[in-house]
Order: sequence, then structure tokens, then C-alpha cells
Amino acid sequence: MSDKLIFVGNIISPTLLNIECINGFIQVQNGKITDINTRKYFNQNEQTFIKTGYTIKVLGLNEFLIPGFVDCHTHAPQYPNLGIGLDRPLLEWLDKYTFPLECLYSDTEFAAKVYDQVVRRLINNGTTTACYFGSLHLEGTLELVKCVIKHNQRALVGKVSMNVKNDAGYYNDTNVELNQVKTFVNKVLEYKNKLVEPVITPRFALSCDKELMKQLSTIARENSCLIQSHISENKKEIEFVLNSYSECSNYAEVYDRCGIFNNKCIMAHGVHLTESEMSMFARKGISIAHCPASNTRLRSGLCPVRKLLDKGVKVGLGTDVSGGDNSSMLDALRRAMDVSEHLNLLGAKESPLNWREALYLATLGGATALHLNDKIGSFEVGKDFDALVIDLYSKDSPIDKYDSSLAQEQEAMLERVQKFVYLGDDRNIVQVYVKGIKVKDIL
Ligand SMILES: Nc1nc2[nH]cnc2c(=O)[nH]1
Ligand SMILES: [Zn+2]
Repeated sequence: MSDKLIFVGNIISPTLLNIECINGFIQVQNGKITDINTRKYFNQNEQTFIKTGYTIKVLGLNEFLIPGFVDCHTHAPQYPNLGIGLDRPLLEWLDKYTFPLECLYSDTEFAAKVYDQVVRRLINNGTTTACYFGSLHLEGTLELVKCVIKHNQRALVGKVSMNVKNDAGYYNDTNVELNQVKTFVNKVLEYKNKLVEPVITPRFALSCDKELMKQLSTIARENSCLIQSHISENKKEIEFVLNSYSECSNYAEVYDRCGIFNNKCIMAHGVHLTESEMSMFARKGISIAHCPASNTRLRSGLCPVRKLLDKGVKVGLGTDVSGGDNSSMLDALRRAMDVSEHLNLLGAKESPLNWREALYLATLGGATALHLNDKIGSFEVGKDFDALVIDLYSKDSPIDKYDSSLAQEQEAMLERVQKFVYLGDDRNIVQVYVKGIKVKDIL
């Protein structure tokens, strides 16, 4: 495939306050965006582009480009449980369904098979970047790393750390765990793959003791790794954490005292954070992966995302499979809007998220939450080209075409984007690019 690409047509790039929509062209070389300019400029230079070896794709009226989706939180080993076992709250759900399933990943062949399906499914759904929890197993989680490399997905991958006993026997002794995490980090770094990074992954404060969390935060600092975990998802969980750490006034303080809250840290959920915890998140630059599907399915609660954003907390979206019942970021962004509306209906004074903001959270918001916004999340010269070609009326599209729009052209374009946000699915995502590499093509 050519390493020189040009797309001509409608280019959509959401920011928190706006949605940029230009009708022009985007030029890509060696996976990076080298120019974004008007259609007129393209027309004037078309012959030069052709002579210098660019592959040119002119998008149709019903097609447009958006940045690839960023899933800030998903559990790759839990995919076989997708859509089942959602009749228990978090802690019972973990013991009854999740830990027993994750134990199976001591079998690396099983791991390789499941992870191949997971990565292919996510790419098909337009997830160009995923921040994964693997399992406790070193070799099994390395299979996930191999899969994302094989399929050219951008990924942060974490070997899950746990050293607190549970009924499933799903934990490691502290020294074994620390050695495995160090080996995992080194092996991932040895791949020198530009798309894949290791992420330090203490499961949560009920699965890791203080000593393990302290040592893990040191490993993260020494290797400049992101840290991911869970926080304040469920009221029982918070109660148990505060009982175990009576010296701490809130859940966030537990992680903070263990050094987990460095400046490269993403925490899933944060449904029940107090005002002072939210302020700490904003002050320290800690991100939240908002996981509306699992917060609903496991009955954890309604996360006040608008409040977090107003306080200056970085927020991205996570599908959180299999607490979440859907692996698509389109589902996650719709459910983020729904939860936000429900909070408003219940009397929250903050305004609900609109579709533009939800699209921002699924793209640039997520990239920012993962500290990748210098590389991805929007279309800007110098960034990598991680993009989705959307065709509103693709073959088998779930969206019917009517001729009733009264809107002028620019506005009509935004109506098309809005229809995709509310109604679209993987059938509308006709091409997917990661760093300029085409990873899906149903055109
Ligand atoms: N939703 C969710 N919450 C958790 N908290 C600790 N582990 C998990 C998990 O696997 N899923
Ligand atoms: Zn999770």
C-alpha cells in the first residue's frame, strides 16, 4: 500500500467546545498528517500530488472522515462473558463470573484465540486505540500484545496485578507479581512497536495491598508507563476500601498515598467521587474512563461526567466489557449521553452532554485521558492518521435515506454526522486506518 495518501471531502474533528467540519483534503505521509487544506488548494495541486505518488481517495457526499475511536477501558479476557452474567453487583459479579473466567487464561492457546477475536471485533467497530486490561497471566497477556501488533491496532496493554487472596485462587505472591510485571514491561518495550505500550495495572484497592501498589507505582515511574485501575465504582467497594484503610479519608487518598496518582494515570468509573476527590483528580491531572454501560448493567450508579468536565478532570469513554455489555464505542457514547440525560431528569443542575461532546469523549477526549493527544484524537498536522471513513448509506446501512433535509450544505453535513452518532454501526465504518495503515476495508 502507498505510504502517501490524500482524502478529499468532508473532514470532521470534534473538540470539547466545537465540532470542526471542513470540506477540503487531508494529506498523509508515512502515517502522519502532513497537510490539511481547502478543496481549491487540492484542485490547484492535484497533478503534482499524482506525479509525486499520492493515492487519492475522493469521498462521496454521504461519506466523511472522523478520528478513530479511543476505548479507554476494556477487559480483553472478559469478552467470552459479553452479554451474560449481569445479574449481580460488582463484588459478587467478580467472584461468581469474572475471576473464574480470567483464570482460564493460564492457557496461552485459549488466550491467543480469544484475543484475536477481540482485536478484530474492536477494529471492525472503529476502535483504533484501546487501553486493555489483560489477565493476571504474563504469557497470556503477551498473547494480547502479539495480537494487537499483528492487527496493527494502537494499544496500551496491562498485565493485571493482584496479590490479595480470593476464592478463585486468582492472585500472585507479591514477589512473583512484581517480577512478572517487570518482565512484561521489558518484553513489550523490546518489540519497539510504535503503536503498543505497556500499562501498569493494579486491578483495584481490594485486589492489591499497599506494598504491591507502592512497588507498582515505582515500576511505572521508572519506565514512564501509564497506570490504570478502578476507583469508586460501587458503594460496597468503597465501604470495604475505607474499612481496610481507616487512615484515609477517601478512596482517592488510598491510591495517592501509594504513589499510584502520578501524572499519567487513568481510573475507570469514579461514579461516587466526592467533590474533594474530583478536585484532586483535576489538580493532579488524573483521568477518568467513564464506563456508562457497566455502571448501568452492574447497577453501580450514574457518573456525573458534566461535573467532572466542569471541574477540569480529563474524561474518556470505556466499554468496560464484560461489566459493559457492548464492545462498540458508538454504544458507549450513546449511553454516556443517556446517563447524562438521566442525571438531569433526576434533578442535576448541570446540562446533559450533547452528541458533539459525546463524539469528542470517544475520540480526542479519550486520547487526552490516555496522554496520547499529541499523537492522535483529532486531525492536525503532525499527528498520526488514525481515522474512520464513514459512509452513511453504505451497503446494509442501518440508516435509511430520506430526501427531506432542508439544511444548507455545511449544516446538512453535520446532520449526517449526527445521524451516524445516533444511528450508525460498524456497517457504516467502511474503512479504518491506524497510523496510515488500512486495517479495515469494506468499500
Ligand atoms: N467493572 C469492573 N470493575 C472492576 N473492579 C475490579 N475489577 C473489575 C472488573 O473487572 N470490572
Ligand atoms: Zn474495568
